[in-house]
Amino acid sequence: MNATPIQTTPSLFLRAAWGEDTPRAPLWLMRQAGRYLPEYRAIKERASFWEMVRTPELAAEVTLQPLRRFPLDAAILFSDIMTPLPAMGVAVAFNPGPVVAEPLRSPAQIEALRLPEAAEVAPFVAEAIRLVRRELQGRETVLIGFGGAPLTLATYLVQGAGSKDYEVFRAFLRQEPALAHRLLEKLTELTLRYLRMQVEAGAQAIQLFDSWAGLHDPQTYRTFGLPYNRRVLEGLGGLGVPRIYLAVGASHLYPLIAELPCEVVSVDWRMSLDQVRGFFPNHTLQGNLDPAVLLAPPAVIAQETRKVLRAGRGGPHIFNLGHGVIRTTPPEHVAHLVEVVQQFNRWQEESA
Ligand SMILES: Cc1c2[nH]c(c1CCC(=O)O)Cc1[nH]c(c(CCC(=O)O)c1C)Cc1[nH]c(c(CCC(=O)O)c1C)Cc1[nH]c(c(C)c1CCC(=O)O)C2
Repeated sequence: MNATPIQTTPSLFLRAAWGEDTPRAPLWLMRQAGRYLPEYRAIKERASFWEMVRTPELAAEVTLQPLRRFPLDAAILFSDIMTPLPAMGVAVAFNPGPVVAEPLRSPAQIEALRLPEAAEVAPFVAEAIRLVRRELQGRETVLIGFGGAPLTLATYLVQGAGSKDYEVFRAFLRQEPALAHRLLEKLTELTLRYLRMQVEAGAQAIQLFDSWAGLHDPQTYRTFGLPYNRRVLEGLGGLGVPRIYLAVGASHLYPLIAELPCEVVSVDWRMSLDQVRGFFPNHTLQGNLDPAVLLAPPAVIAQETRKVLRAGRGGPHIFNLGHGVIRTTPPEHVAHLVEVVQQFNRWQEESA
């Protein structure tokens, strides 16, 4: 028999995500699982990145590793934004970032992309989600599922690998707009199927990673980013899970991002949260400590973290970094950060 867990008060994370100004900011960290943790590196020694992602027991284990060290308010599924793409017929390798050996640039390649049924996209992800939820049963810790935004997935598929400026992709959007839209259409449908599947399997929030949206000027983002993000996020509406949207280096796009149907906007470190708040009066803000601060000594971490917490006080706030944990971060520094956030009362008077 399947025991139904007793529903207690919704978790601090979910309260903040749905717009409540909570007394303490819930926290989790992008890339909280990964190479800065020795226990991650130990698994990585015997399994490739794809093996870790495709073996539900390993993916679940790595997802839970940071939670054994730190009292975080959310787990993020260990996977990658590229995970659903092989089901379309694209070969993806990791070295350590994604590599697409045959970048998609011709009509024939884009027409050949398959659109698999939800159950066929990544069944191992559904199983990993179920395993993590089982482990978290009875705890307030929420499991966040995620996917890549169509524009960011297309960036890797067309460029072929990580790059400083992604100039091949930026030229492609202007040279082959119809082909770009055809690709984005397919990626939108795939992403929607994939993310709905994650919610059905037990993901309690969804983050859409549009990591490379900031490469583009507002008009290009309005044409190739915004409409597809809107479709993905709208398609996740009504499922009972809060939707988080992240773009990096994208402050110039905030007036457009404010049009997206989501509850939470994740903010990088380039602007302070009190400056960003004006763009998003009806959203929860997530962020935004510069991940590089975690390389500095504990006293600096405490000081900078409190700055972020104070700047976040004008409305609902989920504490996070402005981008992922850097590989050389000492785990003790993360422990210190978590302590500072947990001790900060957002409702109390200013304390130095
Ligand atoms: C752009 C992007 C990718 N993947 C992802 C994004 C969006 C987030 C962002 O903007 O950083 C998303 C992602 N990738 C990974 C996670 C795991 C969950 C978590 O945040 O803890 C998440 C949420 C694991 C990973 N994905 C990857 C690793 C490193 C693999 C290794 O151990 O060698 C991990 C832990 C590989 C990967 N995959 C990608 C890159 C650029 C890299 C190399 C990054 C690096 O060197 O850290 C593409």
